[in-house]
Amino acid sequence: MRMEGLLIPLITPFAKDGSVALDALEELAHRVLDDGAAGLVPLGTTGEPATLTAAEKNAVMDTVAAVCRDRGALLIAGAGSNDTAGSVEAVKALAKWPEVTAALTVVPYYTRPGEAGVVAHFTRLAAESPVPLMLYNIPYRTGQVLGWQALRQLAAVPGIVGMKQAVGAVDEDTVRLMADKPESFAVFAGDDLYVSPLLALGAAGGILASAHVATDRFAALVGAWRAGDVARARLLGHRLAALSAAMFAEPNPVVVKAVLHAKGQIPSPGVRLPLLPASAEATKAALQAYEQSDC
Ligand SMILES: O=C(O)C1=N[C@H](C(=O)O)C[C@H](O)C1
Repeated sequence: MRMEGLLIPLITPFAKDGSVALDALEELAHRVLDDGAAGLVPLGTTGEPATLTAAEKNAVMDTVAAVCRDRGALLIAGAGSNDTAGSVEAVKALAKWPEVTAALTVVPYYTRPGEAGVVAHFTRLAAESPVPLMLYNIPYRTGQVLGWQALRQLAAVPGIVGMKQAVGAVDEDTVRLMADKPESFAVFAGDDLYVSPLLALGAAGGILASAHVATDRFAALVGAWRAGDVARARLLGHRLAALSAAMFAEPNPVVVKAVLHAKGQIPSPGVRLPLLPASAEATKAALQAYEQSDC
């Protein structure tokens, strides 16, 4: 399976009693694939893995892996932390699901080990992992910046097949990485607002929480850039940028959940502390932005 297209970093829906709603998760997974997504990303930031128990994470993986098996979809599983040994254990545990295409492993957060430490972390992980790795570079969450030279070094490590680039900008490091990366190294846009410029630079696709809604429009956006249909891509990108901004007006994934609940697709808008549910204003604005994103 080619690593490209629109991937959905699935929310973890909760029932009204706060338990994980696996039936709603399964329905949502099928719906986004029906609407044009090429694959699913359970347990990314959007899946709230920090507040799920080990048993809940296993149940989420069982559910999503079964859907990906049935549908022949890409499965990129969130795994890993700021502890190298713990991350090795986490990626090794993915061997239980043969459907896994790659592990999405975040740059070690909080510790701020420096670029050399990050390269050593991922080199060890790649050597021990039973599945390919996709790096998750998100400095505004991790506190660790990676320059283009370090990214280029990581792209050459055997077993590292791609990355999710989410740096809150199209900066020099992103532009220089895209200009000089190995052909087979798949860069995915991981910042919804910047998906269009990253696709224009040659990204393989996007991992976009806001594509839980308007999934077909985001899939068309990725398809248009990949096919070189710039006029269509530009129009879609302009319309969807406002939707992405509205979906991220409060901490991800609270607005995504509120909108899906308002549309009757999940049983509750619930999130777990320290996240708080979306405000009524943010939910209303996102629903309005969705209506206006049609083109
Ligand atoms: O869970 C993810 O993967 C994503 N996380 C980003 C974030 O929450 O910062 C946003 C992106 O849309 C996907």
